[in-house]
Amino acid sequence: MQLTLHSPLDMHLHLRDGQMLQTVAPLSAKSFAGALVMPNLVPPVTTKEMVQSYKERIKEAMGDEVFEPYMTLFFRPEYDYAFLADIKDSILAIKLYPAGITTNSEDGVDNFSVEALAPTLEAMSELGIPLCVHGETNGFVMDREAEFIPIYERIAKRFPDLKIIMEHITTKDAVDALMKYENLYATITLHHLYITLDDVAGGLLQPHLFCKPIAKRPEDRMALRKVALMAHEKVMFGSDSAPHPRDKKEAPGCAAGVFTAPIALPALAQLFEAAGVLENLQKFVSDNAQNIYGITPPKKEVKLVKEPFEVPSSYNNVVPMFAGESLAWRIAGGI
Ligand SMILES: NC(=O)N[C@@H](CC(=O)O)C(=O)O
Ligand SMILES: [Zn+2]
Ligand SMILES: [Zn+2]
Repeated sequence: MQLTLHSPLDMHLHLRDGQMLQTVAPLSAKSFAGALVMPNLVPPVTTKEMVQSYKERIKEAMGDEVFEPYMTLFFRPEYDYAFLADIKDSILAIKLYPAGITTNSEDGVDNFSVEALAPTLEAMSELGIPLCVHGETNGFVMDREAEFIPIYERIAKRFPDLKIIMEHITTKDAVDALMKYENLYATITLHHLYITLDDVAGGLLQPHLFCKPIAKRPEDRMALRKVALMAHEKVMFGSDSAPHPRDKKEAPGCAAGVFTAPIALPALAQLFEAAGVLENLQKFVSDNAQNIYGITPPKKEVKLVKEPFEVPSSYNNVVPMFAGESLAWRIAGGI
């Protein structure tokens, strides 16, 4: 049995920089026709020059694979209309991180009052630049996303022409909000469709399944699966593949992030087939993102075959989800 995906897209990807970029870029290039590349480098990507030179480094690392890196800027409340009008053609979206909430987000936003954010959001709305958000407060870890929903609602109401993407949603609350506002969209990761907090910490602690936002309850996973498996037009796949070196994960103070880029499509095929909706995968991993962002990615056919895929224990010292396990699908030609 086989399945050909047309221009699969990963709409939330951390490619990092330097040696890690060299390690992970080819793995995404094998599976996807393009990706929305996150800006949380050290230092974060906050200027046109940084965006353009990062894109060059990514293209260099991708070799001759067909792959379009869609770039983002790290949101700062001081970006004005002139700055945004100048950078608009170099980026696809702007990514907002609450200060300190996750990896390399110290320079993020710490004042979510609409007046503090309005000038930049107003300019983005007028220029048609989508806003992607890591939507978590600094409250109790299981409540952070739910507590952030009122902020999403406030921004969605105040800026009805601004496209807002709730990144890596993990809760039923986020799915409910998604349905209430026409300008709210969402990415959903592979791992939040598979695991709950029980898989992370129910038995021995699993550092390679620890990420932000943390995996939630079975009823939350159920809500995510409902909209993802039907490929609801407002949701798109975003792996949030977040590589960290093994020694940063298998450590006290374990870094947050699940590494899924090389195994994402086989694991998604397995999940969609098990639910009897394999035909919906194309929409979830490509068509919806093309419609939401109004993009036409490079033509690229990625063939999956239903053959056992023994997931490597690591890719150059980065441990993937399902490391050492067997998945039912593999990418033809291997990865
Ligand atoms: N998801 C994570 O746990 N980590 C991501 C950042 C992010 O997406 O929050 C990372 O860049 O490591
Ligand atoms: Zn995030
Ligand atoms: Zn991320």
